[in-house]
This record gives sequence, C-alpha cells and structure tokens, in this order.
Amino acid sequence: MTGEWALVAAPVRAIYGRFWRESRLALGGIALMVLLAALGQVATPYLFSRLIDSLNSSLVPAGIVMAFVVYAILRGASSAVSQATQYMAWGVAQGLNFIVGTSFFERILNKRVSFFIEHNPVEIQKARSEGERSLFIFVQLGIIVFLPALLGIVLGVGVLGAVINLEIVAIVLVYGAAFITFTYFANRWTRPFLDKAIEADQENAAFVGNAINAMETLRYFNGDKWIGDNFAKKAGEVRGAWRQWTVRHLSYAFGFGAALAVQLAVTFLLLIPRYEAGQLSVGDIVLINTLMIQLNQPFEMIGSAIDDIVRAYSGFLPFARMWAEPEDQDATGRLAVGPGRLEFAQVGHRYGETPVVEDVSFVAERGRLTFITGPTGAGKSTLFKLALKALEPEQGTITVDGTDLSTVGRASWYAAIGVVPQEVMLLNDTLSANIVLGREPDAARLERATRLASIHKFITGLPEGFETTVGERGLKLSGGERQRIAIARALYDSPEFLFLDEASSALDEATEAAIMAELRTLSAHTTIIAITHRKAVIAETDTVIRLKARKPRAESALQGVAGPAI
Ligand SMILES: Nc1ncnc2c1ncn2[C@@H]1O[C@H](COP(=O)(O)OP(=O)(O)OP(=O)(O)O)[C@@H](O)[C@H]1O
Repeated sequence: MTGEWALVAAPVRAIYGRFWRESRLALGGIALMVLLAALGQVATPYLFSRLIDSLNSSLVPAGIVMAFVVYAILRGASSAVSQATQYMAWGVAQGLNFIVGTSFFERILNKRVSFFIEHNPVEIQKARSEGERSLFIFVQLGIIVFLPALLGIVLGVGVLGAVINLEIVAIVLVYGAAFITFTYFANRWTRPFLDKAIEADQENAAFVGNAINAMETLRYFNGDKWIGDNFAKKAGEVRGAWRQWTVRHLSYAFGFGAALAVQLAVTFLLLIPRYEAGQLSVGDIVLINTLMIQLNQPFEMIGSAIDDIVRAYSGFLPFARMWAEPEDQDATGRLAVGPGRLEFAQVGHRYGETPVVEDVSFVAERGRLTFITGPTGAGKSTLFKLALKALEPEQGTITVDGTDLSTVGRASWYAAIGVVPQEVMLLNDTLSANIVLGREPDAARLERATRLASIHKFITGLPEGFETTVGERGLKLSGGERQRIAIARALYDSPEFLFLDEASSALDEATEAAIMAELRTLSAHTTIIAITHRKAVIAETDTVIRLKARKPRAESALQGVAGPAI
C-alpha cells in the first residue's frame, strides 16, 4: 500500500467499521429495495414490449387491457421503490455524518500540543467538513449508484441476450467499458489540478483562521488591504486550478458524446436489416431502444461516480492527514496525593535541536510559594508544560509525592491541579460557564473562587451577574478581568497543586497584592508554583527558582531561605 493509501485507509476503516456495526440492518434493507427496483426496471419494459406485440388487431381483448393496467401498477411501484431507496440511503448516510464528526473530534481532542500550534480552528473545521462530505459521498454512491447500476447492467444485459441477441449485448458492453475506462483516465489526467485546488483551498482556510484571530491588530496597522489581497490571491489559485480541471473535463465530454453516437448508429445499422427480414418485431425494437438507454445510464452513472469519488478522495486527504498526526500517549496510573511535594530531578527538554531546559532540579512544597523567575525565553513556561504533561522530559524525572508523573494518567493529574496560563482562554459563553468549565456546578464554590480571585464584586455588580456573556475570546472583558476569571477557574475545584504563569501580569498592584495574600493563605493546603517577572510579589520566605537564558539553572531561594536542590 502506498503512503497515501495507508493514510486514507486508517480513518476509512475505523469510521466505516463503526458505521457498519451500527447500520448494517438498514443497509441490508436498502440493498433489498435496490434489488427490487432494478428488477422492476427491467421487467416493466419487457412486459411493455410483449404487450405491444400482442396488439395485432383493432379489437383489444380484456386480458390485454388488464395486462396494461398491471404494467402501469408495476411501473409505479418500481418508481416508488427506487425513490424511497434514495431517501432511505440519505437517512442512513446522515448517521454516517454523525459518526465521522464525533470520531474526528475525539481524535482531535487527543492530539499533542504541537498540533494546535500548527493548525488553527478554521483549518481544522474545513478538513472535518470536507472529510465528512467525502465519506458521505462514498457511501451514497455505493448505495444509490454502484449497487443499482451493477444490478441494472446484469439484469438488462441478461434480458437483451436472452430475448434479442448477443451482438447488441456486446455493443452495450463495449460502450460501457469504453465509457468507464475513458472516465477513469480523464480523472487521472486531471487529478493534479484537483489536488492543487483542494490544497490551495485548505491553505486558504488556514489563512482565514489566522487573519480572523489577528483582525483587530491588522486593522490598527491598516493591514486590511494586505490581508484582502492575500486572500484574493489564494482564492484565485483555487479558482484557476478548478478552471483548468473543468476545461479538461469539458473536452472529455465531447469524446463521450461521440462514443454514444457511434454506439446508437452501429446498433440501428444492425437492427434494421433484421426487422426487414422479419427476425425482429416492432416490440423488439422498442425493447432494445429502452434497454439500451437504460443500460447506458448505469454506465454513465458509474462514470460520473468515478468523477465524484476522485474528487471526494482528494477532498478527504486533509482530513486523513490530520487524523494521522500523532496523539498524546497517556499513562494509566492514578495519582494518590499526599503532602503535595512536586520534585523536578535533573529535568531536560529541547525543542528540535535547541536545549531549552537543562538539568533543572527543585522541589515545590506547601507552606510557602514557589516562584520561577528568569529572563524572557529562559524556559519558564516550558518547565510548566513539562509539569502539566503537555511535554515529556527528555532527561530526568518529575515526581509528585514520590510518584513518577510519566506513569500518571492525565485525567488523574488534571483532577488534582489548577492552572492559570500566560494567555487566558475564555469561551464565548457566560462568566459562570467559563469558571466552572464543565465541572459540577456549585454556587458556593463559585462564590468562594471568585472572592479569592477578587472578581466577585465586579461580577455581582453586572446586570446579568454570572450569566453575563464574555464575547469571542472574552473580548468584552478587560485584560485584568479575564485574568481574574482565569484565577477563579483554577481555584474553583480547590486544587492540590496550583500553577500560575504570570497570572497577575495584567493586574494593578493593589489587586495583585490582594490576590497574593489570599493565595498565601491557601498555600497551607495547596502547592503553589508561580512564574513571575515581578520581584514585588516574592516574599522572603518563598522559594525561588531562577532560570538563566539558554543555560537554565535553578538557584537558591532569596536571602538564604532553603531553596531547591540544583
Ligand atoms: N513549541 C515550540 N517550538 C520551538 N521552540 C519553542 C516552542 N515553545 C517555546 N519555544 C522556545 O523555547 C524558549 C523558551 O520558551 P518559554 O516560553 O519556555 O520561555 P519563558 O521563559 O516562559 O519566556 P517568557 O518569560 O517570555 O514567557 C524560547 O526561546 C522559545 O522561543
């Protein structure tokens, strides 16, 4: 299997496997209806041709009249079954959409941090919707095109061969084979344009995601035109590739038309002498004409389905690539928190070839705050990412009350911690939803956390209180308000460990001092580790880990207080 096929096969197998398990009964029912519709499509013209041949006198017997009525009923039933099949197929395929969407989302949730650094939401959403469309098309084509078409061909050819003659069958088959082969090659020749269009479209989605995130800043720099032009350039690439694809296909369409003209001409040249010789009746000619048109249809359907499949395959690639990106490996161990001792022992990490954290050792305990300081880019946030299991240490170990953190499952560790990241992330939802964030709602805990974070008065002073919505990324709030919401969120569950990454950088001195005082009272029961650039927040009794740029190193606490092991 080539790399690309293997890439596509993995999600297709997983998703269709689940689809089959959940929908096989409905799929079986649809297959049965398809069979009935195909039988009807061949049986009714056959019956009609025989009825026409039986009309050889001006007085039509009552039996023949009844037979025409039966023909009409059969025709109606066959049409009803084939319409109903399409709607049933549509309904079943909607079930597939549900499976694709949920499986993809589950998969994305387990991706590594690096995935979210490389891809923005618009790009991910675009890949998901295209992937969903492609997998839907494969099933839809299978059920309402390939299966009926193949049955139609088999039955139609059978009737033609049995009733008329094998030459006509051969003509139909040659035409069909030529049609499908030509479509296949036409798609191979146009595939590069298709891939280019889809790739450019996906890049454009990433570009739009980037631009929307930075829209406010772009405006202040008069960047609207620059961004608009860039978008138009990329959209132009998409349009150009589609145009080239379309022009090629148009020229192939004339080839198909010529093939059909040749097929019909040859058939009638063969038929007319036989009719003259009395070997064929008028009914036979009507039957041949109907069956040929009916038989061409499935071949043409298969041809255009090949078109759709090739397009869907290319459209599926961004989905498959994201599906294949590595996931976070999780351990299964559960953490039993004791006195709350977090220890880094000779921990090292590098991004690519660049060492960022080297040989860092320290201990964070309860009873005092632990601060990590150092110049910008020294690796402070990286140290947090290691402690938060967003990155794995390449050297050394991180232990929590003696348990190696690498053996602890994320869910277990995250149940014990609270985190305030450097960049606060708020959902466009209410203040309470942003603080509770899916945990058990509890008014008392909400009040306690917001009081500790010095934001309770502000929230209760709002007309809608905790039900106030905060806007996209929380942009209806000030930077300091967002930061205090993030602190309240981290404290909501009374965590055993609290990680603060420059959590008070946007606060005025008085608010910062008030929050720090609250945190100091909590430190008896919570291990608190904070990154800061502000010396004013550090007390004499705190532990300080000072990292140095490029060559990080942990130092003793300020003014001789027993500090970390280096
Ligand atoms: N995902 C990444 N890939 C490559 N390099 C990275 C990545 N994340 C951070 N770095 C680099 O690692 C170094 C340390 O980054 P880190 O964010 O840990 O620094 P910091 O000490 O927290 O800085 P600041 O005080 O400015 O927040 C920086 O030079 C940064 O450019």
